[in-house]
Amino acid sequence: MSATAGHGLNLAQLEAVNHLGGPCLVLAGAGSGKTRVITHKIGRLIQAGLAADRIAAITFTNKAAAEMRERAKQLVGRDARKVLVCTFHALGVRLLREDGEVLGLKKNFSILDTDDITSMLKDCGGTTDANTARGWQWAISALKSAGLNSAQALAQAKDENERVTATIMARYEERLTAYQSVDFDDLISLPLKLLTEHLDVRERWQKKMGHVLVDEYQDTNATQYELLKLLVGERARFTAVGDDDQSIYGWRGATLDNLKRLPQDFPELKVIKLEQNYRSTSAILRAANNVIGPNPKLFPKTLWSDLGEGEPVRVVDADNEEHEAERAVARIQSLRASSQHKEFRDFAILYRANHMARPFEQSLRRAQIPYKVSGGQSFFDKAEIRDLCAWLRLLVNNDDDPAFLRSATTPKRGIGHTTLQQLGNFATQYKLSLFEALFSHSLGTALPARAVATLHEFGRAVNDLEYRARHTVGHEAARAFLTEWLKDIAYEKHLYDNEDNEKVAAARWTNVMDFCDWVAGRCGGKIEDDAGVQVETERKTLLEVVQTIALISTLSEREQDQNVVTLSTLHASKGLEWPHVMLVGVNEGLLPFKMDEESNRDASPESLAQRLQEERRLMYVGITRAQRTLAVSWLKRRKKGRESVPGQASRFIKEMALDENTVKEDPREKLRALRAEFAQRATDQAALKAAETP
Ligand SMILES: Nc1ncnc2c1ncn2[C@@H]1O[C@H](COP(=O)(O)OP(=O)(O)OP(=O)(O)O)[C@@H](O)[C@H]1O
Ligand SMILES: [Mg+2]
Repeated sequence: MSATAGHGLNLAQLEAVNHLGGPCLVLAGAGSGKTRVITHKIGRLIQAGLAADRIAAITFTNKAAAEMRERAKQLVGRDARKVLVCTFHALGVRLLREDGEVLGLKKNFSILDTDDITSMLKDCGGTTDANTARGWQWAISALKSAGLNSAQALAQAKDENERVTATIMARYEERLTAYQSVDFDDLISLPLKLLTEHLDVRERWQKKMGHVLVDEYQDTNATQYELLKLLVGERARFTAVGDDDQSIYGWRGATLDNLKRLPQDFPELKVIKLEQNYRSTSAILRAANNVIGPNPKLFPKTLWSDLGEGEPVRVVDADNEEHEAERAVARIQSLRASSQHKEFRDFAILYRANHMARPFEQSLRRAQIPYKVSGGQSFFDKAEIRDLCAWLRLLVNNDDDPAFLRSATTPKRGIGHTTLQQLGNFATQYKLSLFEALFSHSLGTALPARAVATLHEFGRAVNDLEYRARHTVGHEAARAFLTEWLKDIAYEKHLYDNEDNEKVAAARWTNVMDFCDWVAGRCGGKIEDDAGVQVETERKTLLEVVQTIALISTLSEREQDQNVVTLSTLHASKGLEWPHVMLVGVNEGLLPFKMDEESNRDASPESLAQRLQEERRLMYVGITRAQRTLAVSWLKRRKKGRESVPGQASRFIKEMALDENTVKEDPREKLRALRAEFAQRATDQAALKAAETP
């Protein structure tokens, strides 16, 4: 990529990049360089004299944010580090950490994760059933996204079910306040409240925000849009880029209305369209256009590419899931032998739902092909990492009760269930957090002396850790601190004691070590950069670093460089691209998801039509991830529960091939793949030998 902002852009992209004043919307199809416009515009704004810390770029995922930060750095150098590149939620955290106090929120509030919320809701609703609790979680989240609190929800409840949800929501709200915690929805709704109700805070932020850029604008929801409007104020210095055909988060409250409202709310809005696609071959683009064709057009647009016709899209009919996975692996091997793009990272297998990854993982393992599953269980969801995070969260916010409960019992330190229950009752009675209750003078009246003593010991350990974390600066000190702490709590022993399989325990311990390296690395100091040069980065205390950790959901920065095949859900693939893409499980019932009469007896024709439109957009997103080759496979028989039932190719496959550019794969493919695999192995071995010979 060129080193200056603006190089490597076409005229329409340049126009968007150079429109520095008022509001700007770039509306364009997949792969037309919308994200590139955002990165270059960051550079252009800095060139034009805007301080980097007055620019905010909002992306859809943490991973996308990391990638954008990296690209901006290549473009404008170190200054890019000061640009606030983050998701809407991370922006919300920033706002609340800086100004949440006027809402009664302590600076060190904690952010609950899904599991914390489930267990809190189990408590609030008096159930032990996780599914019931998760149901409430969805319902409450939907109410919050619509801007309602429990009182409003109760007032408009239509049946007993909704009344119960509202009552549980009220208890849940109380606990959140008591524990100084927020959930993910709050990260948008509380900043919104903050900026709406506090004029001085609003004015300060509006002055600070010199320009706000938003990627994937079509997937913002109503509250995010309101937040954006409040942030940019009357001056409306913002750039939004998006594609109405890629709106795939309707189920999470995203709404295309935001696209429609933009020109109404900002009459001076400059709308720019991009039509050249730089990502895919013509064959792939045609297939994509055919699939999205039947959807109603919000904004008409034509996409073209001059990357040539390319290979026809392949349609693969697989006997069943295992066979489909084998075919995918065979395809990877055959393409590695014949294509210019033969790195493992050049391949992606995309599917509708997480659970569909399993057979592909198994086949890839068997073929010894390295892969990663993105959009599935992330590093931070692993039990051992959650254990450590709970401790760290407790250091940041002593009142974080879920973190208290987890760290007080992991590893076991003689604090039993009964003790915790008694402590909980005591805390509720006096409206204290568990940690506050622990140090209360009258605790002895409610609990036996021995229990109080073990609790005190735990409390002192936490205080001591907190004190030391506050005074630990730089990565070396942080690493030493973490090592010592793990020894203190005997965490390695805990892992081996609780795991029958030693290999698994060892893998968990490696994860723990990785995590510590990563946390320590963030504390700054003298480090080697990518080129092996010693540089001095800003030193931070361990406590400061820990404060930001609750929100990070993946080790995205690291994953980027891995040379592995990607397995991903279609939703998580948004915005990304690979030379070779395989869409799998493209069956009626899976993609589109359950459109048959039986499953939709109660659905209105409108809601059904809307669902089909969103499914179509999902397929469009999948197709347009491919740069050079695309294969789409479907199952002749598929598993449904424990049964195997006949499968049918998705209607999208037939629609894709309207102009007969699609070729059916034949069984010879497999033979060719085998031959290719042998050839590749021979080449690999030769290369290995050559590398070993001095
Ligand atoms: N003017 C250009 N010249 C050459 N390559 C370009 C140009 N603009 C974009 N590209 C390349 O085209 C590809 C797609 O760009 P980008 O990811 O920005 O598209 P997008 O519109 O954001 O796609 P999506 O809708 O999938 O998010 C990238 O590899 C990018 O580097
Ligand atoms: Mg993009």
